[in-house]
Amino acid sequence: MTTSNVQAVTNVADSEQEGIFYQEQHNESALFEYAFNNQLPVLIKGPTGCGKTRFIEHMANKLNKPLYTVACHDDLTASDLVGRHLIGSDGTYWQDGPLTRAVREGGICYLDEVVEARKDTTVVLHPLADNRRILPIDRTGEMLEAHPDFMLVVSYNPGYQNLLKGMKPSTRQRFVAMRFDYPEAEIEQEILIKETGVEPRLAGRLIELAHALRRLEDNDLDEVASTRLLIYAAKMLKVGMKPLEVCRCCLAEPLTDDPQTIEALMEVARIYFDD
Ligand SMILES: Nc1ncnc2c1ncn2[C@@H]1O[C@H](COP(=O)(O)OP(=O)(O)OP(=O)(O)O)[C@@H](O)[C@H]1O
Repeated sequence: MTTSNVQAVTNVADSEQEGIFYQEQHNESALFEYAFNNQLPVLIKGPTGCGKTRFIEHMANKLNKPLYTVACHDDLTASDLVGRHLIGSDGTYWQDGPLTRAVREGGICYLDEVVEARKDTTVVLHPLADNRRILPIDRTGEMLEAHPDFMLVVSYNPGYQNLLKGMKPSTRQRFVAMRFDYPEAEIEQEILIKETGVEPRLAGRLIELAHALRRLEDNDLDEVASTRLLIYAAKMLKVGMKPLEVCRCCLAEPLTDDPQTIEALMEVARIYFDD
């Protein structure tokens, strides 16, 4: 397997960004900071596009720590996290994976959708996520003690979980857990305005529609429209795209392939927007 299996390894503290906008929902920043200061790992659960990644980027920036983000998938193995021997012009050499770099140098390692990763990853995560804070690297014979600034953060979407992929209690109970959800109307409106510069009146209307859609009972949707989709919609409204077209391509089509369900969603959209 090649290193391309590790997606999106970023380093926020090294980036040029001054600050990363994150609208607080409850007291999640303080909780995260307590966990970081006490060397506790954090688990964040919540639906798609509700701000989990943005929150962690914001916290890494605020704490001024490097962030190593790994988008987990069902082929991701422990070696993708820990590292592997590579062949170069001078022979083989060892290359740390993102987890090992964070453990060695100090930083936040964020495993997005951790339940997708292969089961062998739990073997390396367990001793790191409890009071031992060690990473045994079998292939080099190293027993790495985590840097004091190392923090493990994992996330998953409970809606996608199936029984086979659920987290074992022995894994879950190694983490301080936080539940995220789509923000309340006022907060979500503020996010839309700050992220897109959309006019407050239009943002308000979009939020009213989104919250009405989310309340729909008996819909055939796996998930409701996310804050991410509302941001897409706000961006399109801002540049003058017709509102109902925006609703169709941002709030209906991405959610389902079923024409009847799309029409049902559009019927609600017509209550809030004219053509
Ligand atoms: N509280 C918030 N403050 C600022 N922006 C937010 C917030 N919540 C959501 N967003 C916006 O929504 C977008 C999607 O959020 P993000 O990428 O963090 O979702 P996620 O929960 O990690 O989703 P996924 O599980 O699909 O990876 C962000 O790029 C950001 O623009």
